[in-house]
Amino acid sequence: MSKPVVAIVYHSGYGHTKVQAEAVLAGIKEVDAVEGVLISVDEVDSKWDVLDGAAAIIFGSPIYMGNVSAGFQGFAEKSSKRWMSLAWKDKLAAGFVNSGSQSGDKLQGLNALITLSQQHGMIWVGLGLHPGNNASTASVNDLNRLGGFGGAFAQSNVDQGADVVPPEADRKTAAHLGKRVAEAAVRWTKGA
Ligand SMILES: Cc1cc2nc3c(=O)[nH]c(=O)nc-3n(C[C@H](O)[C@H](O)[C@H](O)COP(=O)(O)O)c2cc1C
Repeated sequence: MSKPVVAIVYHSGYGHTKVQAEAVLAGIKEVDAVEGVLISVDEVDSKWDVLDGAAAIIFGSPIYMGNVSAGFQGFAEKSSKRWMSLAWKDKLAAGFVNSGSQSGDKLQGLNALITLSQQHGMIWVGLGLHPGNNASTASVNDLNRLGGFGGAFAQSNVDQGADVVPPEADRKTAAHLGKRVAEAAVRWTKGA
């Protein structure tokens, strides 16, 4: 029997969210019982069958003008064909966003991802971590340093390339989300 697929669909204009997506994939790959697949929105037209067959889909976008990017939203609109027949109903879903500012209105973008999943009738999996970096003894190197609950947050300084940012703490937070969704997918598909 083939392994359940955990797919990531992401947009990245300048590579930073791609790095975050790759970190999510690394977390998925820690779970042998699933197969992780990374899909850029730029190639999604040849990958709908992968998404249709996936047990879980993790959505990822940079924050552009306080919301998901047009590139991501283009994918979301194309997915309306799946919405017509509720083809993704009861798949697991999760999400991650990346912005230049510490806040950058990331939650607005994450809420767009959550709403997309709920329009499709999917089951949202949050981050499942306490916030880091919120006490005098805490550090910017903490896991979940940006304190997200609904998904994985990352922040990439706007004057640095994707080889440097988002920083390690955010990559580890992204990997945590990938692993969590992969483990949930194993439980969710047991006996299915
Ligand atoms: C058109 C545009 C709009 C942006 N709007 C925001 C914003 O509203 N908030 C923010 O914090 N960063 C904003 N940024 C910065 C990006 O979120 C940041 O550079 C991010 O790392 C880009 O990810 P990418 O390289 O995957 O495209 C914006 C960048 C662009 C190009």
